[in-house]
Amino acid sequence: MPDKAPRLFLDMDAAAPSLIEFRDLRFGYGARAILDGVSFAVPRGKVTALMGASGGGKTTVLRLIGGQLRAERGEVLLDGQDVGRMDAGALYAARRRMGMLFQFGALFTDMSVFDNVAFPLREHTRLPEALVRDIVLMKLDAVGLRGARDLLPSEVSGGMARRVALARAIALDPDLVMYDEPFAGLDPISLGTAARLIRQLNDTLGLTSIIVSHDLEETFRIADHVIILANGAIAAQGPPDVVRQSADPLVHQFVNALPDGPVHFHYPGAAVEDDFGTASGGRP
Ligand SMILES: Nc1ncnc2c1ncn2[C@@H]1O[C@H](COP(=O)(O)OP(=O)(O)OP(=O)(O)O)[C@@H](O)[C@H]1O
Repeated sequence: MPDKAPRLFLDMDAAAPSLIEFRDLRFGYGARAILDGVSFAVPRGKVTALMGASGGGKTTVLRLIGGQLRAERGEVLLDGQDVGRMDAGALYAARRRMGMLFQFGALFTDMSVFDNVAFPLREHTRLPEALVRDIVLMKLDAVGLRGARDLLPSEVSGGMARRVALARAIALDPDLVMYDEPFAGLDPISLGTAARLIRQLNDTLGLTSIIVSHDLEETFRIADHVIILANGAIAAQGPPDVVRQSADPLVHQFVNALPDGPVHFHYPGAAVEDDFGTASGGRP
């Protein structure tokens, strides 16, 4: 007998639409295009890694999502709303849904760990101090630093400072957390801890995370979705294993960290055989 039962939940994309979507976006600083014809989606509830060669426009993508930059063409959709067309009030509300974590957490050096994490709560809400205290301790507990609440930033290690900044980034319970180079400058142990923490917070707090990182191994390990930017366009996107197998020469060079490929090691110049042995004016 044919199965007439309704088929539910087959389309996972429809069940979990993207939180962020770029549609045919173009952006340049001045006349120089940094991104051109860029389209991608950031799946809700997942960890997405944004990778690519230096200067490829990854930080620019984060600033477009945050509304600090506006596209020349195309759309940056947050839950279907174009960030680039929001008025000041809507943009302020949208930014409240985003936590940003930059490479060197930029903690306030004259404030304790506790006050650093409390800062966005005191600045953006009117919560009573007793509730602020509970939320701060909860966030510090989530990053394993409840016991460090009274220390100053100068009294914690670089890896710990990164975790304090992370607690501060999630203080207002954002939907989206964007990490720009969260692993830069960390020793392998702190790096592993930071990566696991990003993954764990994403899952336990129901966040959506975007990580810009140059650390291939650690980032591919924790990401659900990888986007590779190259030459102002998307070179590959998909699950880490699929991107790793990409036949695109640029992606192959990038994921295998090869010194030469479509991106050249040598700055363009004369051929070696033409350049050496000619100092005395003649060829040998
Ligand atoms: N404010 C600016 N004015 C002009 N050009 C800029 C500005 N900010 C960035 N750029 C240029 O835009 C390009 C993309 O920069 P972006 O910082 O987005 O790249 P990235 O992929 O994040 O690089 P990296 O991995 O090195 O951090 C670079 O060539 C950079 O020099």
